[in-house]
Amino acid sequence: MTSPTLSPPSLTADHHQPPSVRVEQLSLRYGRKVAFANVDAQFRAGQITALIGPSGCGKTSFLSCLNRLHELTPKAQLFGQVYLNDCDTATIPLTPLRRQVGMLFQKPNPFPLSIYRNLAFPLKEHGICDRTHIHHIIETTLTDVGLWTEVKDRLKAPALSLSGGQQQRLCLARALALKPQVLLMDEPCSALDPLSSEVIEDLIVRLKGTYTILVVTHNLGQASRIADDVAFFWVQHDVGQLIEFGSAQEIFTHPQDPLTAAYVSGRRG
Ligand SMILES: Nc1ncnc2c1ncn2[C@@H]1O[C@H](COP(=O)(O)OP(=O)(O)OP(=O)(O)O)[C@@H](O)[C@H]1O
Repeated sequence: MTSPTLSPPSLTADHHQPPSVRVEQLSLRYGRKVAFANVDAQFRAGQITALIGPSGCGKTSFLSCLNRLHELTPKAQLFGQVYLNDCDTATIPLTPLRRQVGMLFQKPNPFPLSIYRNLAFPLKEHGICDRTHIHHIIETTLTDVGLWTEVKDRLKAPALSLSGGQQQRLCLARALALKPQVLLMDEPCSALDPLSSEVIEDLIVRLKGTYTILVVTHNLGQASRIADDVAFFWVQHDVGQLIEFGSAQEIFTHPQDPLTAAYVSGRRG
């Protein structure tokens, strides 16, 4: 019996236990604009947390603070602390931090290079230069995202010649190749057709346990299908706020805050 394309054999990283992610009194401003303020939360190790809420409530900005991607925006100012387990991320040099905390964006963003070099390039940047080792990682991660059989005969083809869904799986493989412990995903399915979206969603669920995953999604159905925990953001007085945090079960069936109840029932937002 042949194994289905979407039964990846490993999806394992070289670490035993991914860290929890904790933020304390976290706020971000862009000049005078406060994107979100005073967020306290703990994202459980190895679990999937969905970040939900209406447009502009600070979800993407929040995600960007966790691997200090916000530092690429010159006027962004961060207040408060982010911890991986008990390690303050402000004390971790950027290169190892970004290696430890990988990111997948809304729109697939492969480099304008071959499929092979999309994975080989970041590995070399992070000091992995042995060709056999690189090839092994590439084959393993492409297998893990169900792409190896589709591309193994065209590894030198441009990554941009792949379909949108394949490009997103390549980007996920690129993130996994660096053996992160935390994965941040910003609406990873929203630019994809329903079938490709289902493939990515399925992969996210398979990554659970091995990685601590935070995923921004506007798709409440998706959040309820894949998330263990849910963080609900809302804009109050023009500032993003974390209104409620709880298990997906609690948030979708017994939300405590009337705003959460209105949002998850589709009455607001
Ligand atoms: N570089 C920036 N400079 C100034 N303001 C910004 C910048 N990036 C985001 N903002 C503002 O910060 C607030 C939060 O934006 P953010 O993109 O984080 O929200 P979001 O919840 O992810 O929205 P969406 O769901 O539409 O992606 C918004 O008011 C936005 O206009």
